[in-house]
Amino acid sequence: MRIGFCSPSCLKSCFSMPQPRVLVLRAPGTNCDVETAHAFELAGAVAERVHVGRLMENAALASRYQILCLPGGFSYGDDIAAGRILATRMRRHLGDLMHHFVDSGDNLVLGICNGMQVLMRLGVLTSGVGQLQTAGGPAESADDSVPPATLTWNNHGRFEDRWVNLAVDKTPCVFLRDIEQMYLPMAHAEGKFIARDAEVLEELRSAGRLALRYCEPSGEIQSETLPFPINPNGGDANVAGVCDASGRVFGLMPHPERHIDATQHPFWTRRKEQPEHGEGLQMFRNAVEWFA
Ligand SMILES: NC(=O)CC[C@H](N)C(=O)O
Repeated sequence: MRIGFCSPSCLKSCFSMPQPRVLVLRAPGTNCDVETAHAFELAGAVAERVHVGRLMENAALASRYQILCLPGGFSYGDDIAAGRILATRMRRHLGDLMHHFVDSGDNLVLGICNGMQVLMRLGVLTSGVGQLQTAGGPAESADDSVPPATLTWNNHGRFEDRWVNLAVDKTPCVFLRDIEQMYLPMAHAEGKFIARDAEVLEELRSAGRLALRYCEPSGEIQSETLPFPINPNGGDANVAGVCDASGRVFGLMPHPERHIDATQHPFWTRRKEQPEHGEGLQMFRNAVEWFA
């Protein structure tokens, strides 16, 4: 527990709540692991940064943790496609680890930016959608070669790094409880969410799994794909974050760990009243409170 930077209310929550343990997974090219671990600690968790190589040597390490977090960065240099190599290594070598976090009824998984890209490539954010019901038989994938949804290059083909407005839909997502809107930084090149077809999009939407969406500063979302720069990448339905059916597994492209302190807000010196914390901190608190 890091108490050096805590406010009185934060200290109170640190001492009164059980402290979940967070595994912040590092890989070559990860660059947001320190800030992400700090955000979890500020929210009252115990966070440890663990290299993927250490887990491949000893996958049983996972049983020490209740939350898996894949932080942002450029894992394996974004080679082939962002998140592809880390996802492939995890699928090949860390099946039990994913089972421990995704399939247990209590544990949580959070993927931030590059972490969301990994979760999308693993298929855990779109699991259960895009299935065909065969007569009398089990559900089959409509087309195994095409995933239900993916993240691809921003419409303008460049890395985009700035702040965005986000609105929370009615959703089972544990991390977004009691949050309606957030103002967070984004920083990605491959963040455009596209669904395979309209049915997949509708299936995700009706289950509340398109949990976080780019919106206008007022919080409104007036069209299916808002124009640039409101929607920074041109993704379907303005999607910025997706959760699984249980709400315990969540991936988002913006960076909540970069707005945990009020002074990280770009206009903080011009505000009349300072909020106690940045708008991203509640996501980490919600994760800690899940275990209370
Ligand atoms: N901030 C990040 O995690 C970057 C994600 C990824 N490397 C991209 O550019 O799309």
